[in-house]
Amino acid sequence: MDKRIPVTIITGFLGSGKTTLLNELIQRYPEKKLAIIENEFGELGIDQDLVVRGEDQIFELSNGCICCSLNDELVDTLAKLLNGNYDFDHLLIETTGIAEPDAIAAAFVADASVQAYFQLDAVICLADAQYTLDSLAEREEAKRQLAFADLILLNKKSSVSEEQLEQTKAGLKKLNPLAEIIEADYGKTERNLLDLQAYAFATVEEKLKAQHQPKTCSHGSHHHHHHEQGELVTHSFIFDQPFDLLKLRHWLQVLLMLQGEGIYRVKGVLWVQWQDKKMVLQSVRKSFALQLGEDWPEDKPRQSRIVFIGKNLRKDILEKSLKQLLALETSF
Ligand SMILES: Nc1nc2c(ncn2[C@@H]2O[C@H](COP(=O)(O)OP(=O)(O)OP(=O)(O)O)[C@@H](O)[C@H]2O)c(=O)[nH]1
Repeated sequence: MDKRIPVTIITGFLGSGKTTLLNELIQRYPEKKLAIIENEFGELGIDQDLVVRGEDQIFELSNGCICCSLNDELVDTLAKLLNGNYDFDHLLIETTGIAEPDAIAAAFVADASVQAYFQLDAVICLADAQYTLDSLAEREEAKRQLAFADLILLNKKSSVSEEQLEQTKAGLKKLNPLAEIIEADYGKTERNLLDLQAYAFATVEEKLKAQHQPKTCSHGSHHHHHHEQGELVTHSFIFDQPFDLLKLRHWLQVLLMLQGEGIYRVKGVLWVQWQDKKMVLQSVRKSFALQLGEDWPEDKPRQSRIVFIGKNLRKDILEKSLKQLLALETSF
């Protein structure tokens, strides 16, 4: 059994209801021993006073924004949590309203020393039903937060008309087709938000499957689908050929090094040569992790599915480059 401590990152634009959700979770799960890391912008730790259970399970990171001063301060705090006499079985991290959660998630997906003890469960993003469409139009951070989320909690639903709620939902779906969207007031929902397992193998695979209706493609061995809104895009590909693991690693390293700023997230369930298990790829910004998943079923053909979410990502270039990697196309 995995004894690592699950971590939930709570993000969302200024005033969307993050602290409210935190309080709701504390009340709803009294049996959980929660440790909370609050990241506040500015010097005054105000949020700590707004959380109903003060005491010593709350840690404040206030030297600026975690996503900027990262990863040192966060990693130090995690070490302090582990080495101190704190008894906790779940870690919640509330980011500032303008933080970029991918940088925070990166520590959990890519830092081996952190991964040994903590396991990212999900990134939850609050969206204010009233203002989300406005903040999406105005603020790049708002877009990034929502585009990166595994679950979007569309909060303050009763403050808006049915029509506005639907419009907002449609906008969110376009921006992040992979995220589950749940409507709520004051962060209240039946969904077990502390056990979403968004980074678990099965979930990643299921989401990738849901993105493409499995069907045979009439125009060859791959299939792609993309969606655009502003400059944030999602490009998905399916390939019927196995990857060479070494080449793939190298390709990812170079891709993320050169274009990491623009690639927010890559998720994939891949078929690699000489391997009977599925290979799960997760990338966050410039870091990536490849892990073995379940066995491939014996009665079905193997396939690789991969999704890229980012800014100004060219589908044609990615596709060409992936095909070269699979030797479906030569570079000369
Ligand atoms: N009407 C309504 N108000 C809400 C709801 N959820 C939160 N609020 C209110 O919205 C305000 C902002 O909520 P917070 O939980 O502080 O939001 P936050 O995201 O932590 O805010 P920042 O720390 O500034 O980024 C507070 O006054 C909440 O009481 C809701 O579902 N409906």
